[in-house]
Parts: sequence; C-alpha cells; structure tokens
Amino acid sequence: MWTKRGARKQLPHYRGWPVLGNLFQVRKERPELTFTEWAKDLGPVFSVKMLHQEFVVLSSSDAIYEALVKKGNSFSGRPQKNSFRLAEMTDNFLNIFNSPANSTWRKLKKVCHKKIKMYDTGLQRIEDISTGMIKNLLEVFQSTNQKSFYPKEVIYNTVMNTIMSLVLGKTYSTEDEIFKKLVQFDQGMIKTFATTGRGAELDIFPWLRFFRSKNYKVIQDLVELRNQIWELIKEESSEEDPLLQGDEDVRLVRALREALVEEDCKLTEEHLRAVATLDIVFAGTATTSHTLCIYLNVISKHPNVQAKLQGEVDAIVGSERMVSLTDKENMPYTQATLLELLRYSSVAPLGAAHMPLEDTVIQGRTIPAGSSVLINLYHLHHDEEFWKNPFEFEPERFLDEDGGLVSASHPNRRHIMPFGAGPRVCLGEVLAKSRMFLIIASLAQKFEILPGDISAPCDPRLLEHGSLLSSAEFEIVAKERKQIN
Ligand code: HEM
Repeated sequence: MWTKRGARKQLPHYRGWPVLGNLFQVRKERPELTFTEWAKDLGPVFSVKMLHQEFVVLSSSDAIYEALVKKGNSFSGRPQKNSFRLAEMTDNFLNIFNSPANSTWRKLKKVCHKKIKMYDTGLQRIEDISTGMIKNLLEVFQSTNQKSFYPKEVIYNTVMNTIMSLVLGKTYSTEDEIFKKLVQFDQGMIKTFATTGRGAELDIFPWLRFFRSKNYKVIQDLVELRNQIWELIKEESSEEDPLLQGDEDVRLVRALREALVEEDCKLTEEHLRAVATLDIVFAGTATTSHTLCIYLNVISKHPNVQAKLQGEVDAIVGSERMVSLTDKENMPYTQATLLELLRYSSVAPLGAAHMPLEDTVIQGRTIPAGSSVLINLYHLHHDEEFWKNPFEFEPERFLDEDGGLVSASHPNRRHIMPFGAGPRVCLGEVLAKSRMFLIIASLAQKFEILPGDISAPCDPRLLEHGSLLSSAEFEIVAKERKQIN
C-alpha cells in the first residue's frame, strides 16, 4: 500500500496509512536517510505525512538554494504549529532560532552578530577567547599519557567555556554551579527536543499536561533550570567585564541588556533569557562539540590526512608558537579538512524547519504558505549523483591541482551548506568555523591521534545522529609528537 503515489497538495509523496500517514515508513532515528532514498524516486521536492503533521522535504542543491537564497525572504518563517514543547521552552518563540521573521528577530540577530563578530576586531576576539581554552585542551590531552581515553567531556568543556567567555567574559570549572547546570540543561534539551524525544506526544495532544503527564513535568523542570541559569548569568554580568577593552564591555549579555533599554526596542527580559540560554549557550555548544567529537573519531582512522595536516602546520606555524587565525589563509589543507568534516558529519542533517510566508514555487512545484519545510542537508552533502565517494573522508575534494583551496564558487563548495544559507543562516557560523580551525590545527601541531580501546563507526550512514546531537562512545589515544625545531 505504501508505495503508491498520489497528488496530495500536488507534491509527490508515498501514500501512507490512514491517520498514521508515513510514520512507520520513516527511520525514526535517521529520517534524513529515508528521505534521501525517497528523493531518488520522488524528486527534489516531495511531501511526507506523519500523524497529523505534513512536511515538505527539499533535497537537491538547486531546490535548497532556490528556497533559502533566491526566495529566502519568502522562506524565512519558522513553523510553530504542533510545537507545544518548544512554545513552553521559548516562552512562545521569543528566541532567534524559533522566532517568526519579524523586526524583533532581526534586532536580536543583529545585536548578537555584532558582538560575535565584533566586525572590525572580530577574529582577534575569537582567537583571544579560544587560545586559553585550547591550551587547556592540549594539557588535558597531554595528561592522558598516551593511554586510551574518552574525549567527549574535554571537548564539550572547551566548547562550552568558549561560549561562556563570549557571554560573560569568564570561563568556569566543571565544579562551578553554573557549569553543572549548563551541562544538565544541554543534556536535557538534547533528549527532550529531538522530534521523537521525550514528550513528543505533548506536541500532538497538548491537553495531556492536565493529566500530570510525567513528560510534561520533565519539560517544566527544564524550563525551571533555564530560568536558574539566566539568574546566574545576570548575577555574574553585574560584575565588571574581566576582558574590558578600553571602555567597551565586550560581553554578549551586556550588549543584549543595552538593547533592552533602547527606545521602541520591543524587547523584554524574556527575549534575552531565551536568546542567551537557547540561541547562544545551547545552539553554540551542542553542534560544535558534536562535530569535533566526530572529527576525533574520523581522524584517528585517517593517518594519511593527519600526516598532511601535520606537514602543513609544521611548515606554516612550526612548534614554537600557537596557531593563529591569520595562519588560515596559508593553510589550505586544514581549511579543506574542516569543509570536509562539515560535509561528512552533517550534524544538523535536516537543518532547521522553514515556513514559506506565501505560496512559493520551488523547482516548478508550489509549496503552500504555512507549510513545514525540511531541508535535507545530509542528502545535499552525500548525494551519490554529485559526490565521488561521498562516504569517504577526502579533504582533497576541496583542493585544486596546485593544492590551493577551491574558490567559493566551485561546484563542490556550492554543494555544502552546513550552516544553512540566506536570511536564516546560522548565527554562529564564523565563530564555529574559527574555533574548529584553531582546534584542528592545534591538535595536529602537538599530537598524533590514534584509535583507542573502544571503537565506534565513523561512516556517515552509521553515525549516531538521530537525537540531534548524541555522539557515539569511542576512545582515542593522543600520542605526543616529537617537537620539530
Ligand atoms: C558546527 C557548528 C554549527 C552548525 C553545523 C550549525 C548549523 C546550523 C543550521 C543548519 C542552522 C539552520 C539554518 C536555517 O534555518 O536554514 C542554524 C541556525 C542557527 N544557529 Fe547554528 N550551527 C552551528 C553553530 C552555532 C553556534 C556556535 C551558534 C551560536 C553561537 C549557533 C546559533 C544558531 C542560531 C541562533 C540559529 C538560528 C538563526 C535564525 O533562525 O535566524 N549555531 N545553525
């Protein structure tokens, strides 16, 4: 029954079961894999029904580019139907990620963007923040004395502390109250907000909350934790900025508070709370630390890539000083490795759902206003019709014959959009790419990464995505490199 095709809203689809729709035909933990298979038959724009929710899935680079960039303004909405859990967590979509495309969203994105990039001195600031954290990361790797270890915690702590430096100008130890709460919040969010996560039934039947649903209590506890974290952030921000630059307080939380008192700003404290905890702390930590964990797993199994990275870092940076972002332009192999990592890992496989604000034609098919549109970035990044060996880790695909990085207009570069594109592009793209460049190059400078005692698959088809950002358990060995002179 399920292979028949019909004309639901004129978009190709597989017919599903009454009421359930395609629910049991889609792989629960890896829906992007099912959608990638289906696109071969249904084409680049098709629809899927799961229970009472209908989604449109975009797959090809042309369809995705047309929606996110060419018709980006029409596509800049976020669906809010059937999102009871999110509405609770975001105080009705006050954060950037889930906000409708309105003037408040624009204002908040601009304030945060300005602080993250700090336009003229941005990269220097990111580097200042990251360097201390990276030194600490290298020390932890060194302290393992070449014994097999599980790297997830130290990676997470490094990434989280970079974010805390940005927000509060300070870093924290794992024993600090705020740090413990942040970890608890992140873990709760990951488990609870996956499509099929805890409490998904509340999105379908919100009235269950009146029946003392256990999962409703879990969500309420997370909301309470979010509030406690915000109170701690406010308390910490009342002290003087430890990174004061001249007269300028460079902390993100300060910039948000200043925006609050601007005339006609239409912002409330609830906006700031949602942005700081969800858009910066949660969105900024989970994606980056997950990508870096995948990197360590992959690189431990690719000694040839490591040798090339080491050769480049030795030639450009040497062993005496730390890697700087100004080295980036002279390190094409490291940049290509980062691009390949973002393609290969695709940690946001279905991007974030978009909603067209008006009926919009994509690749000749009309997507009705108000639809929930999923962007299959995983397919874009692993399309066997486009990529040669898409399941192999090969940084060379981003290099030209002379070993230089291919230009941004090269087809391979246009076929990767790990941060989305257009008006809803990721707020943290520059920060994430800069931090990852520094970490990848610094590790190559000091260590050879080898597989540890506990192994995990690193083929993108087998990686454990599903619950958005869970990462498989695996160990590595960090063997110190002999220092060159
Ligand atoms: C490897 C790291 C990261 C990846 C792969 C990633 C990926 C993405 C993707 C695919 C989107 C959806 C774009 C769309 O709607 O089409 C997004 C949005 C967003 N990301 Fe990231 N992200 C990363 C790091 C970060 C960091 C470090 C931050 C914050 C400091 C951040 C904050 C956000 C926010 C606030 C949005 C919503 C933007 C909007 O709706 O206007 N992300 N990200």
